[in-house]
Amino acid sequence: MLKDLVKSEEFHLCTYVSSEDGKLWQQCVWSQRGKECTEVAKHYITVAAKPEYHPTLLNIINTVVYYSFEDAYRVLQECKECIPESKEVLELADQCMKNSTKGRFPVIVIEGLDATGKTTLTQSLQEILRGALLRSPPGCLSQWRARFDAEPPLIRRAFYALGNYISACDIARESAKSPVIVDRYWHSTAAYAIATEVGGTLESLPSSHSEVYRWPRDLLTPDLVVLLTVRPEERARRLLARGVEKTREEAELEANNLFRQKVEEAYRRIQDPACVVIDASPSKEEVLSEVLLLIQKHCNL
Ligand SMILES: Nc1ncnc2c1ncn2[C@@H]1O[C@H](COP(=O)(O)OP(=O)(O)O)[C@@H](O)[C@H]1O
Ligand SMILES: Nc1ccn([C@H]2C[C@H](O)[C@@H](COP(=O)(O)OP(=O)(O)O)O2)c(=O)n1
Repeated sequence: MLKDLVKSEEFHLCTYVSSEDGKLWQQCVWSQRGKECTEVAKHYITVAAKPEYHPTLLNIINTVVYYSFEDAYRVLQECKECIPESKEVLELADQCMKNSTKGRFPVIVIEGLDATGKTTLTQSLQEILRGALLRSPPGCLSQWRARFDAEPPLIRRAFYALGNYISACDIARESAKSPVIVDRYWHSTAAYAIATEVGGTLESLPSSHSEVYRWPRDLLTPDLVVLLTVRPEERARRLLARGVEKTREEAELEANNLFRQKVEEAYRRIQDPACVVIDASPSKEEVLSEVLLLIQKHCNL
């Protein structure tokens, strides 16, 4: 490669000289043209303070985590030509009222990794509280989920973000009539997106107070978010007992314990509303009564 460079008519070369204490470096930029080599610039280089934001943060805000209806909507709008299904998702989004207002009944969101017991718990809660059971993404988007799952994160996550706004309309409507239980919502959308985007270990996650964990201002806020956590061995046992085909992401989650930890840690860091963490490893009955106590405490039920 160097040989090719030397053969080319003109190229630039940099040389570096360090100060005695190693804190300052002098960079000389040379230009070689034919046989002539001249110094064209001189710079001083020093160690800069650690940037306020980790570089990965710039790859998260509004590229995989969206903080407003408009931002997610715009992404799918730009995909209309190459992904025709976007039009149908946008039409559904158009029908939903923005800034849906919650009714007088409590809205309780249940979050957690796959096989932590969300389906089991949400069904029991629906029966006991005589509430409505909703999920995000809502059923009306199921037919396009696989299509968007195959797209790059920018598009895939915008689909899930819009799904939350569409669910929010149903939540608003139902919470005027009865308590509402929601299986996954914005915590899932943000936590999976952040954990996928951030490479490395748990330490690479944006710090706890980072703005990536903030709740979108225009999205209906639930009264209570419960995060179900299960010991890895118990979760593996449940997945196996269930015997269903694992999604690609779930297979990845199992293979990649670190990714699983990052998703869970991102869940815990999301604020306003933060989630209340429950150990869901005990029996179904024990988990249910613990969550019912929480609901009584937080939602005056
Ligand atoms: N508390 C529990 N103790 C033991 N097994 C459970 C418990 N909660 C759920 N399960 C079982 O674990 C499996 C996964 O539960 P499920 O509710 O489908 O989880 P998710 O909806 O989070 O994927 C199911 O077979 C379910 O019967
Ligand atoms: N509200 C939601 C729900 C799911 N997601 C994304 C996050 C993950 O990529 C997957 C997890 O979905 P998965 O199929 O494992 O979940 P269920 O078993 O359907 O509950 O979906 C989301 O971004 N927002």
